[in-house]
Amino acid sequence: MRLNELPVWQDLARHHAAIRDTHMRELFAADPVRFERFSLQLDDLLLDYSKNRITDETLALLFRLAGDRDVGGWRDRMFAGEAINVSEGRAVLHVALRNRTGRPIRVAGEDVMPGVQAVLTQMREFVEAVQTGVWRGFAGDEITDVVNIGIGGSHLGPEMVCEALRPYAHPRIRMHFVSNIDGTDILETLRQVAPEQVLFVVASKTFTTQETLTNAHTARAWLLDYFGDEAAVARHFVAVSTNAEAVHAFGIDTANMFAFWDWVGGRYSLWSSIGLSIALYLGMDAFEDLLAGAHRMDEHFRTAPLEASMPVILALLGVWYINFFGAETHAILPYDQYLHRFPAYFQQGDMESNGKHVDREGRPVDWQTGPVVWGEPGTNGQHAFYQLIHQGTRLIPCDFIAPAISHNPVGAHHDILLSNFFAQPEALMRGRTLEEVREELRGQGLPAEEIERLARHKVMLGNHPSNSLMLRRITPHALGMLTALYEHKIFVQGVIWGIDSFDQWGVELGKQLAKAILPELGGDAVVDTHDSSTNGLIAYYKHQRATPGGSHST
Ligand SMILES: O=P(O)(O)OC[C@H]1O[C@H](O)[C@H](O)[C@@H](O)[C@@H]1O
Repeated sequence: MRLNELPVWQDLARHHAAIRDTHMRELFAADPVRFERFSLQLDDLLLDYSKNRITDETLALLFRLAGDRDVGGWRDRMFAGEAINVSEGRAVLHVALRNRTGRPIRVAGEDVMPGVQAVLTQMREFVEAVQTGVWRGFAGDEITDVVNIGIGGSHLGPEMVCEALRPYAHPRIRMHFVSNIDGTDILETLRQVAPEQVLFVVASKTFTTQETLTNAHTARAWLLDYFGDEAAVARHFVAVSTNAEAVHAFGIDTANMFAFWDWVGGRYSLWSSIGLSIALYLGMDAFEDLLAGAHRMDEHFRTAPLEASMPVILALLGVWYINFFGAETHAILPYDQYLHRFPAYFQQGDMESNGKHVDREGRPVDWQTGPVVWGEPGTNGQHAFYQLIHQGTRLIPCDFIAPAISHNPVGAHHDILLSNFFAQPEALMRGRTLEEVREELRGQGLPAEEIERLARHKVMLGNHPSNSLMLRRITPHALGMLTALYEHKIFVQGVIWGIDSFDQWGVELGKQLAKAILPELGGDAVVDTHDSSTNGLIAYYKHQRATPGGSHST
């Protein structure tokens, strides 16, 4: 039966109509232990989901939905290495990369764990050689700068983790990321590094990605221009890929290649050798702690009943807002400067996974799928876009994330930060009634007509849902748990919606069209092979390019 034909779907729709107008203020007033009932702790990770527009009945229906969609079965099939990425016929096994138990995980009958372990050993040897200065550049210098050249999943994960765990960084190593095809990205980075001391990590699952290969070629030419000797490449370039042939063709010795496998999706690959940059920056022990944290969450997801499963609860709350309240977006708001790339990381993680318009069988879905994911660190966002969340016309579910202990305790900073982390969800939930506003303005001694003129602008309806996630501290282990939590949330939502969360065909058409356009950009011939808009834009480009000093006429 299709999702929206399920009786539980209809029951949820009826239940939504019944409680749509219930205010969370009332729910909190009626239940002094709402927090205890609607929060969950796993080791040091606390999830408070009590500030959601839910009752016991809501949760019971949502768990029934999860059961009817066979979330447990799909989860088990993922862990068992079945080809649940149906459109590509691939297993989905990022969980194997962080399987710290050594429990065999098989793909087509073959245990993948020995291969995973072998690459981890190869990574450790290399990372230790670089960090201790045994690995030297072509001129005999220690490596001081690592440049990760990769895009999408081969960029965002390593960057998010390196930024999040900067307090653990090796004192000698600086980390750089080059992703954009805009030449500015590579050139600005090359200006900051010395050829003798730089190590380029060319990270690409397919090793065919235009941006990455173009940036890598530019870096290679820059290095050769300096050393004038091809032999330098082997001391300054390593590759991370599933495609040994293409790595070889690029001119990188496959002895300097770190492998992974097609059952690792790009946006789930930071746990694989794509994490080499993470390990070079933070050390292999920290990288393995990160894996262990993710494994802790995997085990929770694999074994906890649905009703006590953090990823399942987050996923179902998302479904509740997206499919029944019509929420279009979801905000991720970390109250931690080091987590500043966490929203961008899960923008790819979520939107590339669940931005799908057909189900696994290729039939159009008649329900909304993945939300627009966005966010910035607090408190910056408070002074920028929170106004719309508080008083705009849209419902925007938010996840607030904060560590209890800062890596940089200085003065009152962390208490001030956390007072905001506590206050924003409270304000979103409570709001401020007309009567409360009037009273406040009366207290300020304003005249009656002034109070009436202002009061309605100051009313905040409240009833805006949020989750609060607290960690003790952002350690590699804790970050591993947190990241795996969101990954599994995305997985569960994909199962509920009946879509393939592990392909990304939607990115292909633009790539193909760019390939067709690139040769048309050579010379000054008029291009008329496209729609008038595309032709017009190309004409503008060619004209500007050909006009020294610019011109006002086209
Ligand atoms: O690692 P690569 O093969 O270079 O792929 C890099 C990225 O580009 C693709 O277009 C996909 O949209 C991403 O999922 C992928 O992570």
